[in-house]
This record gives sequence, structure tokens and C-alpha cells, in this order.
Amino acid sequence: MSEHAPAIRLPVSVLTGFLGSGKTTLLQALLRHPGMARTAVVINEFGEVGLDHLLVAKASENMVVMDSGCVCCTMRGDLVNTLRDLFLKRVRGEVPEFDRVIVETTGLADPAPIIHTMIADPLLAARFRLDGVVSTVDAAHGMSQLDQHPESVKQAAVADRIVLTKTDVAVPTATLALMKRLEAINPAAPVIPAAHGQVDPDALFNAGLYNPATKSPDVARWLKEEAYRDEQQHGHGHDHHHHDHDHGHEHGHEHGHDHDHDHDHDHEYGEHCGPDCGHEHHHHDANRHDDHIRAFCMVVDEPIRWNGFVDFMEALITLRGADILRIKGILNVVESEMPVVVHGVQHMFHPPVRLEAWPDDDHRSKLVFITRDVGQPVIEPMFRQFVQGEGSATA
Ligand SMILES: Nc1nc2c(ncn2[C@@H]2O[C@H](COP(=O)(O)OP(=O)(O)OP(=O)(O)O)[C@@H](O)[C@H]2O)c(=O)[nH]1
Repeated sequence: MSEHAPAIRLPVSVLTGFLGSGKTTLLQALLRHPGMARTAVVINEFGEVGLDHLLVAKASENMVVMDSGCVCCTMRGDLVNTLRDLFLKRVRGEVPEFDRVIVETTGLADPAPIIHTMIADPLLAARFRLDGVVSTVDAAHGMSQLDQHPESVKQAAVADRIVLTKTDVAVPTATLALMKRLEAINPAAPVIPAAHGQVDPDALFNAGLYNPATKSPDVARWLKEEAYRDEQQHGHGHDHHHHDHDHGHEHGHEHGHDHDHDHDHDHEYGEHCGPDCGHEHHHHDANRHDDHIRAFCMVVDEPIRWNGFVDFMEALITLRGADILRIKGILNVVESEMPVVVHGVQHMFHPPVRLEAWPDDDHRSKLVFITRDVGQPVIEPMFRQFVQGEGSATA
């Protein structure tokens, strides 16, 4: 079990969000805050027309544009090189000092491989740490984008913070419905409304495990396990028919989605609607992308064996790696008095971190999962089998 010293690594935030959802507007507004002056920005532009960097260049001297492809697929190696390069230039004094990096992805990017890159590359991992994922969602068009584009659901599902943009032009009832839907997709991520990118940077950054203010890990804020529990009280995580999406709203998981048919957003679907779309029938659509997202928390009373946990993770990743969008957890392992923090995205796991102390008196293991179609009824028996032997996991 290796350990990292998070304090010396520069925080990297990934800014994602659907096409035109307001990433660049947000970035520009953020960079105007004095506290954001020492920020380097990496922008990935895909396609021939890329003006974002011209806009952002005014605000940040530390700006790198990667323009040869999409950061989520072909550009992973380049992201690694770009960040390494940036770090070396900083060391050599060739760029102004910076102590934070924001990577803005293209609107179509799948954020998971980018997060992989951040946590999997050993050189990057030594110099940078993933602070968090900020996703922009367009208050005016987000509802239909979530309906139409699975990547926009994924962008919301993996986020640590969601910024709801264009609230100045959206219908308030539609904004509320969208907020509820986002809360159902990602219970732990605060949804922060922002018109024209006006949002306090403190609300978006320092979302990671490490708390720069206290210089210690802030597990409670990072894990936000209670958010998943609240959802479960409303029915989340108890979806025992997890393979059967045809029954949509009969399931507890669908809490929050019901609100979709209360509000007046039919006009938004218009030209985006597919052949199956009947506007007001969206709630019957078995293929709604967020109906596939599962977010739940497992709490385990007894200390667990580390090797059993590793076996469990290997089995889960082998079987369903692509569908495990995010896992975070604090573990009470038999082998250690102190807690171990784990953090994974799809196939990749961040090296576990052993904390120096328990954050509070609650020494139970807690694992939160955000998955695609892999519900608690699938994961819990696997967990029992590999980790607990005869023990039991309780939600
Ligand atoms: N009214 C209003 N317009 C906004 C807001 N945020 C962004 N816009 C506008 O929406 C359009 C797209 O915003 P961008 O910031 O370029 O969005 P983006 O996500 O960077 O776009 P891509 O890089 O193309 O994916 C621009 O015309 C912005 O001026 C907002 O809060 N209110």
C-alpha cells in the first residue's frame, strides 16, 4: 500500500460539461477572481473552430491549448505530456508560478478517461492531484441534453460540483426540475446556480480529499456519504430490479425523475427529439440515460480484510469496469488501526491512502458507488463473498 503526500502536489480540476453549456464563460469569470490568479489553464479544443483560448488567454498567462484531438480519447498521452511540460516549465521559471491547474475538456468528452489519466500516470500522480471534477449543465437546455446525450449524463454523474449555467434565461420551474434530476443522478455533488459564470471559486475548488485550509484530509466533505443515505431514504439504492429498466418509475431509484413531467419544458425538446420521443412521455422512456445511473452507499460495521477488498475490486472491475463510474471510500481494514481511503474511476484505482487518524468516532467502512446499471443488489453479494466471508454489509 503506497502513500502519497498530497500537500506537495498541485491540484488539478477538470472542467467538463456539454457543448455550449458555459464552460468557457465560467472559466473566464473564475479567472477574474483575484484568488484565481495563480491558475494554469489547459484547454482541449476539438474541431476546427476554437476560440476559447483567445478568450481565456486574456485572463491567464499560463495557458496551453491542445488542438489536435479530443482530450478524452486520442489526447490522453498529450494531456500527460502537457501537464508534465507545464510542471517542468514552472520549475524552470519559464512560466509564471501557478498553484492550480484547470483542464477544460471539450463538450463531448467523456470525463472518465481524463480522470484516469490524472490518477493513473505515475509521473503526474507525483506532481499533481485531482482536486475535483466541475461539470456545467445548461439550465435552459440541460434537460433535453440529458435525455439525448449519454455523455452529458456521465459528465453530471462523475462531477464533484455541478454548475447550473444560464439560470438567467431558463424558466424557473424548469430549472428546479433540472436541479432535482441532477440531484438524483449525483446526490453528493452540490448543484450551484450561476448566471454568466458568476460563482464563488471557493464553492468549486478544493473538492478533493485534501483540505488546503487545514492541511489535512477532509473525509466527510469528500465522501459526502450522508448524501447517498438521504437518497436511499427516498428509495435510492434499493432498486432490486436493477436490470429491468423497462419498469422505470416503479422503482425507488426513480425518485426525483418523477418531477420531470411536472414542469413545462416541452418546448425544449423540439428539434432534438428522436423518433421515440413523445415529449410528455419522457418519463416512460426506458432508455433515459440517467435511469441507468446508480448512486448508493454501503456501510460496513466490521473491519474488513484488505486482500479481500482488493479481490472484490478486481472482480468488480473485471466484470463491470466500464460501468463503475466512480467509487470513493474510507475503509476500516483489519491490518491497520488507521483508516484507508480508496478512490477509483472505472478501471483505475488511485493508490490507497492511509490516513493518520480517523476523522471522527465513526470507524465503520463506507463506500459510495456511482455506476451505470450496477446496483447495490449486484455489488453487495460480491462484497460479502470476497470481503466479508460470513459478515454482512448494511446500507
Ligand atoms: N444568458 C446566458 N448565456 C450564457 C451563460 N453562460 C454561457 N452563455 C452563453 O452560451 C454560449 C456558450 O457558452 P460557452 O461558455 O462558450 O460554452 P462552452 O461550454 O465553453 O462551449 P463549447 O466550448 O463550445 O463546448 C455563449 O454564447 C455564452 O455567452 C449564462 O449564464 N447566461
